[in-house]
Amino acid sequence: MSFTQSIDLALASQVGGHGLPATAIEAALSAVGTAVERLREDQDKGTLPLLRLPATTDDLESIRATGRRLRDGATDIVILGVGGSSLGAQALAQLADYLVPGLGRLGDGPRIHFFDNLDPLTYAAVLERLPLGTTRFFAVSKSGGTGETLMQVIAVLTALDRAGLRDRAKDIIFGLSEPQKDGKRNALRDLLAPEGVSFLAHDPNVGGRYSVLSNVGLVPAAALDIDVAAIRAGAAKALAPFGDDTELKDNPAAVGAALNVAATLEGKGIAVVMAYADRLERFMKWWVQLWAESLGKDGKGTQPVGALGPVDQHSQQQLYLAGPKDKLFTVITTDVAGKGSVMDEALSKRAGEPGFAHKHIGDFVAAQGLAMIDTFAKNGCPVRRIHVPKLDETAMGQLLMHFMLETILTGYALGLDPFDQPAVEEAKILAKKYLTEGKG
Ligand SMILES: O=P(O)(O)OC[C@H]1O[C@](O)(CO)[C@@H](O)[C@@H]1O
Repeated sequence: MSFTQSIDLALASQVGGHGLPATAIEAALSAVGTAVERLREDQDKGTLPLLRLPATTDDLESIRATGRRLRDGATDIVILGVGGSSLGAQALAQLADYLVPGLGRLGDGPRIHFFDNLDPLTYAAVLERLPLGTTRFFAVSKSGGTGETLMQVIAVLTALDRAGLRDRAKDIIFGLSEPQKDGKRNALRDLLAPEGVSFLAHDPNVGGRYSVLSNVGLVPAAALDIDVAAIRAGAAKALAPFGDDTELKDNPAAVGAALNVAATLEGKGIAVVMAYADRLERFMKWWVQLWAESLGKDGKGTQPVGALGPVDQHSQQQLYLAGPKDKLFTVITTDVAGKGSVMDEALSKRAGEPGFAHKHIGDFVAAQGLAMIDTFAKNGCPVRRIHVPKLDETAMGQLLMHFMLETILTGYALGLDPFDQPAVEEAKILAKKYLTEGKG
């Protein structure tokens, strides 16, 4: 396993009255047991294509080839898309230092930019400054109809026009969307087909927020030279307990789901994941969408919160420890002890911290993660620990699959459909109406 999970400090027997009582865990495990059977059935019948992705290898060469087309000769790679069409790729890109403070540029390779949020000022300035001739745009939208992505693509075509590069659009822009359905529009394809832009197909049966292991997540990863086969192999590890007779208590995704179901039964409405690693910051953004869109329905669901350690100890810890006991915490740690700068003895003493002498910065971060976990427990806050010794492609693949499985099982156990998101349409439709009416 690329990580270990421990739930002991989530139990009332360990942390007191605000922890999860044995009765809630038992009830949750029983519901999750049924959910696991359903997932195994999905697997046997092939009704959930997501479950086939970890073992799939025959598409990897074409994924790598598209990655090379995005990268070769490029100074900049721009990924256009929102939510499930962006966040998984961002999580993976952090393995190559994307959005890691101060390390934005990957070695000598191209810069990568994800424009998932639509902000007119940012986007106009970026299109002004990007060397368009050496930039590659990858426009991703499962539905092909997301307004933000369509506007961004139209703006790119207009900018190419202005720069006299419009006839090169097919070399500069690449698309990824569902195949055109009979009689139905796919706006992104309709927009780009006349430019000669080539498209990859989004599997219609893999939802956007579950698509990170498909070409949606893996093409940008391959463009950054990330080992995409290892990501899938890691995901296979998380799925393995569903393919054999592993007991429920030894199946990490099932245990994680049971923990969340028990927290729901106990009225804990907030799920906080706090990761002690810069390279997991986007992973948490990805998880927040996964959790919120999959489980927030029928008046149910828990509020996902992503936090980063140690920095958020200095902004959120007060509430977490002394506020309402309505949260289930997950702390993700990595092996950082012994890593980073070593503290000089004389300077440590001068700073009034003799205990720093000869310690690495990583020793401090490791101690902080552990101290936070123990402090949660001492303050009666249920906490699960996930420890990832080495955050590499395999571990990331396993983490991604673990959290997707945990989410699906939680949905099944709570009687929710974890794959739809009916509530998101209303405001989208109203916004397009207001736009035509000139309101806003
Ligand atoms: O990939 P698309 O179809 O552009 O959708 C982007 C995102 O928008 C949503 O539909 C929500 O509005 C998400 O479910 C999805 O990940």
